[in-house]
Amino acid sequence: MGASASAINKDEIIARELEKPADGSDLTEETALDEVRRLRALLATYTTPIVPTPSSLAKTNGGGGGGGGTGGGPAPLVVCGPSGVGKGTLIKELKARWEGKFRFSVSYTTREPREGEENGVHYNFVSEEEFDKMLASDSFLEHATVHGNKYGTSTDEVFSKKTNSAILLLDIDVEGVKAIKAHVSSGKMSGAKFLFISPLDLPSLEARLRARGTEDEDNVKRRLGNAAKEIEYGKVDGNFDKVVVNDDLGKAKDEFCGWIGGEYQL
Ligand SMILES: Nc1ncnc2c1ncn2[C@@H]1O[C@H](COP(=O)(O)OP(=O)(O)OP(=O)(O)O)[C@@H](O)[C@H]1O
Repeated sequence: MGASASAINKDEIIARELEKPADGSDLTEETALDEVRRLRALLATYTTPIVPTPSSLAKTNGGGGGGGGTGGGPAPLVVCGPSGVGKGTLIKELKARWEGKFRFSVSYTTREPREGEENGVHYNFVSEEEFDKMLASDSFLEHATVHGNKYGTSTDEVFSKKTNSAILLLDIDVEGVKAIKAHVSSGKMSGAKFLFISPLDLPSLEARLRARGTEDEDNVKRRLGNAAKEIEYGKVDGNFDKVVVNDDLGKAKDEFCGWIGGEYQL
């Protein structure tokens, strides 16, 4: 923790955000001003601790450990949170506590592997061309472009018979969460449990991302710009069944594993 708010250039974040059309439509002066107001309000909260809304949390699944998932298996567990918040760290702990109980959905991505990442284990690393071919053949249940790279969850992976015994774990971004929710609403998937991991505040997320040492300066800034929007979505009542603030790692591990253990009766 401890990076100062000035470590992020607010004007740069606003300028970058304004390059993107609001709501997918062309940016007009009016929508641009709305966006500037929204971002100013967001950035004003930059150093404000992020408080989860525990009661909030509408059930988006049938509850309990059994049923509601893919092919009659347990409901998939969807874990979401900004880059660097500690998703991988907490998921590793979960797998260690309940060996063999979870099956990790290996996403496809066009990003370069980080040191130590294995193809087929951490991600399926594919070229832009391969990704686009999969997209064209409707192979993805959800996909998104995040931080300039494409990510997707293959439909086969989620609906595979193998998910019957193990709990399928999806580590996906906010756009992916929205897509999965749409599949649950439409009945394509019969249920999922949604968990959001939040940092205490943006400076501590920034410090963590920098300390990990995997991103260059541009990437750190891009990830922090996205994080503000993701956290905004994560805090909305009912968007997630559970929010875990990953500040003290030991406490976060216990809360993360404790909630999941309770939900799936492990
Ligand atoms: N509570 C914590 N306190 C301090 N450091 C932490 C904590 N949780 C995780 N970390 C460290 O923060 C860094 C980011 O964690 P991790 O790689 O698990 O994040 P992530 O959410 O999976 O990121 P990405 O989405 O970019 O893959 C790692 O170096 C990890 O060791």
